[in-house]
Amino acid sequence: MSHIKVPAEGQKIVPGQAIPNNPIIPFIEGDGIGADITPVMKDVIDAAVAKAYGGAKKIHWMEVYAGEKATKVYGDNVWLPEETLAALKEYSVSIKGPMTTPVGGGIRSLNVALRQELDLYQCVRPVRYFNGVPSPLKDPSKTDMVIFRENTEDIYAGIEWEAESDNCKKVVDFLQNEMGVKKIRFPETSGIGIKPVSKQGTQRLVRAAIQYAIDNDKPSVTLVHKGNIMKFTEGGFRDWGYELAQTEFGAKPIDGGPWCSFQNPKTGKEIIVKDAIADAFLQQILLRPAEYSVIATLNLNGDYISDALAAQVGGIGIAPGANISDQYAIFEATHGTAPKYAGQDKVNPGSLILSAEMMLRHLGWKEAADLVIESMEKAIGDKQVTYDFARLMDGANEISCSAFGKAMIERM
Ligand SMILES: NC(=O)C1=CN([C@@H]2O[C@H](COP(=O)(O)OP(=O)(O)OC[C@H]3O[C@@H](n4cnc5c(N)ncnc54)[C@H](OP(=O)(O)O)[C@@H]3O)[C@@H](O)[C@H]2O)C=CC1
Ligand SMILES: O=C(O)CCC(=O)C(=O)O
Ligand SMILES: [Mg+2]
Repeated sequence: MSHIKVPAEGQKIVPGQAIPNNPIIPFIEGDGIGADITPVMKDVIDAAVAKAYGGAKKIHWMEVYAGEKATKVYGDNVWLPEETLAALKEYSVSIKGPMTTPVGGGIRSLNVALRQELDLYQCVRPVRYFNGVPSPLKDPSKTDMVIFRENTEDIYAGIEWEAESDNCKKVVDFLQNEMGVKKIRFPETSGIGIKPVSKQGTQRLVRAAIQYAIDNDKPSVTLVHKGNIMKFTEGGFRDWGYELAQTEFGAKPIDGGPWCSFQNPKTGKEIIVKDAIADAFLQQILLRPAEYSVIATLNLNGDYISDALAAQVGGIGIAPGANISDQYAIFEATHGTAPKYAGQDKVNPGSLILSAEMMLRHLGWKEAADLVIESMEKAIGDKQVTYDFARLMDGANEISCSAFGKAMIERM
C-alpha cells in the first residue's frame, strides 16, 4: 500500500527538460534532529521562493519515508521502502535530513544505500566562510573550497565480513591459500573489508570536479589520496585523475609532472591540477588553506575532509552538500542525526538550509538562492544564532532552531 501523498498541484522535474515553475520535490524528514531542521528548511525556502518570484514559482513538497520514520509508517524493518526509491527517481531532485547508522552491527547506512541505488557518484560539499561565524582559525575567510567526494566506491561501499564468520574464514582462506597473502597479522580474528576503486569511478568524479573548476573560474583541482600506501586504489585514483586531466582537458605537465595545468576555455586563466597525500593535506588545509580550491577525493577521505574543513569555517552546523548523478540529485547536510539534541528545537538548521540553497541553484532559481545566502548572512551578522555559534561568539543572542529560520525570513 502506498503511503506517499502526491501533492494535488505541481509538476515532475524531468531530466533534460525545462524546470517547471511548480516542481514537486520529495523530502525525507530524517532521524534525530531531522524533525527539528527539516520543517525550518522548508519554511525558509518557501519564503525565499515567494519573495524572489512573487508567487510565479513555488515548490510543492512531497514527504517520502526512509529511516526510523519509515519503520513507523510501513512497519518494522522497512527502512528504505521501494516506493521511496521509486519516487526519488521519478521526481529526480529531492532533499533529505540525516539518517542514523548504528555502529558495529545492525543495518548498513541508508544514506550510503541511497547514493548507491541512484548512482549519485558526486558528493559535492562547498566549504566557505560566513562573516561573523566563530572559527578556530586566525583568518577563516581563506578557507574557500569545494569537495568532490567519490560517492559510490572505496571501503565505504560496505563490502566486508565479520571476524570469525564462515564467510570471513572463506575470504581469509582464499587470500592466504590462493593469493599467497602473508600479511594478515591475526587471521583467525580479523574482520575483512574490500576497497574497490575503479578507473571509471575515478574519472567520472574527477571530470565533474575539473568541469566545476572551469565553470566557476577556480584556480586549481587537487587530487587527495593515500596512494603511497594503497598504490592500486588510492594511487590509481591519483594516476587516473592526472590521465583524465591530460587526455580530456589538454593539461600539460608542469616541470616534468605529475602536476599539470591547462587554460580554462571560458576565462583563459590557468587551472592547475595537482595532488596531495591525505595526511599532509589535512595539516595543510589548516596552515595554508588559500592554496586549495576544488578538491577531488575518494569516499572515505572525503568523509573525513568534509567535517575537518567544516570545522575551519564554524562547524558542521553550516556545512551543506549534494549527492549528484547525471540524472538525479539528493541534497543533504554534511552532519548526522546529532541524537542528543533530537526534538529540542536547538540545533543549527543552517546546513540543511544551505543544502536547499544548493538545490535552488541546481534548479536555476538563483534569485531565491541569493536571498537565502543574504538572509543567513544578515541573521549571523546581527548575532542571532543557534547554540553552536552562540557558545563561541561574544555578545550573541542564542536562539532556537526554528527562531533562526524566522530570523532569516524576517531579513529577506
Ligand atoms: N548523511 C547522513 O545522514 C549522516 C548520518 N550520520 C549518522 O548520524 C548519527 C550521529 O552521528 P555523529 O557521529 O554523532 O555525528 P553528527 O554529525 O550527528 O553530530 C556530531 C556533533 O556535531 C554537531 N552537530 C551536528 N549537527 C549539528 C547541527 N545541525 N547544528 C549544530 N551542531 C551540530 C554537534 O556537536 P556538539 O556536540 O559539539 O554540540 C554534534 O554532537 C550516526 O548514526 C551517523 O551514522 C552521520 C553523518 C552523516
Ligand atoms: O551514513 C552515515 O551514517 C554516515 C555518512 C557520513 O558521515 C557522510 O556521508 O558524511
Ligand atoms: Mg560524514
